[in-house]
Amino acid sequence: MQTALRTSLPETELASHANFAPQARVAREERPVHVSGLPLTIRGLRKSYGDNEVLRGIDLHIPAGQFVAIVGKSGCGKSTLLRLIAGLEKIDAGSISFGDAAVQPEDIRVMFQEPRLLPWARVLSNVEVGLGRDRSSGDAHARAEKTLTEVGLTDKRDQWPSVLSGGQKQRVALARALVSHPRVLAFDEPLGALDALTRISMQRLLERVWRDQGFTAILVTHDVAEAVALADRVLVIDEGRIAHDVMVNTARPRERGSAELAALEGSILSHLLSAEDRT
Ligand SMILES: Nc1ncnc2c1ncn2[C@@H]1O[C@H](COP(=O)(O)OP(=O)(O)OP(=O)(O)O)[C@@H](O)[C@H]1O
Repeated sequence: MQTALRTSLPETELASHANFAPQARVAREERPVHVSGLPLTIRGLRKSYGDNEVLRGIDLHIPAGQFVAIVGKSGCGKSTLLRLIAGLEKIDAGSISFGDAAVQPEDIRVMFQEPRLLPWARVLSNVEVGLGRDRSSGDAHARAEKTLTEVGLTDKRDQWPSVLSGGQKQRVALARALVSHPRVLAFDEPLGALDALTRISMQRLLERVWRDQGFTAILVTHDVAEAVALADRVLVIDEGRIAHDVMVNTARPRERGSAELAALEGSILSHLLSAEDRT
């Protein structure tokens, strides 16, 4: 008997990706119950810096609420792609669209490797910064406090950033990104500077908030094990294009280090190494 799919993803969204085969439907039980994310469609995207042609024609559709990881060798253009999606840089050619919705600045948020907290503002105020235009609204404090609770940092609300650990600073940065309830959350190697244990605990937190809030998640990472542990789908960028588009159909919660994930990780790593060998 097939297990019912616990998701509000429209059937058309599910069907629009060839890899959403029946076994993928079973595997996606732990997906967000309420999908708030925006779909993302990229066509013919190109970006150069001077003579350096970084992105040479990216074509991609990400259904609403999907968790996508982007991997590739250093300098292949992962962060560039993320910055273009987030509207932080101008595209040279092609298009990026988010379905039919009129996108507001608060709908798309980015979390970086460095927490980028304001040192002169206490933790709660740092989270409120993420509210953007709504920062002066009457419920700003309450929203920031609720988000701090979601990331497990309620007791740090009145602290200065300087007294927090690296992992706690990243939790504040995550709360700042989440507080406006973004519909697309882009992560640029957010856990890269953390020790192994903190990293695993942050990975679990990222997966939980994604499942609870249902945003579309785009994670740039160097860590292929992290990519297959968290994502529904892993994209490998090489020579300015998407060279591989791999679905991770393993059920959630995922058992890190399982034979299934290790095999997938090995196959993605071999793609990356063959790209490295060509340089
Ligand atoms: N603002 C910029 N001006 C000039 N060149 C840039 C700029 N931003 C990125 N580049 C170049 O574009 C290429 C892609 O950079 P990008 O940071 O996107 O790569 P990446 O895949 O994220 O790398 P890494 O994994 O090392 O972080 C690199 O050659 C980089 O030097």
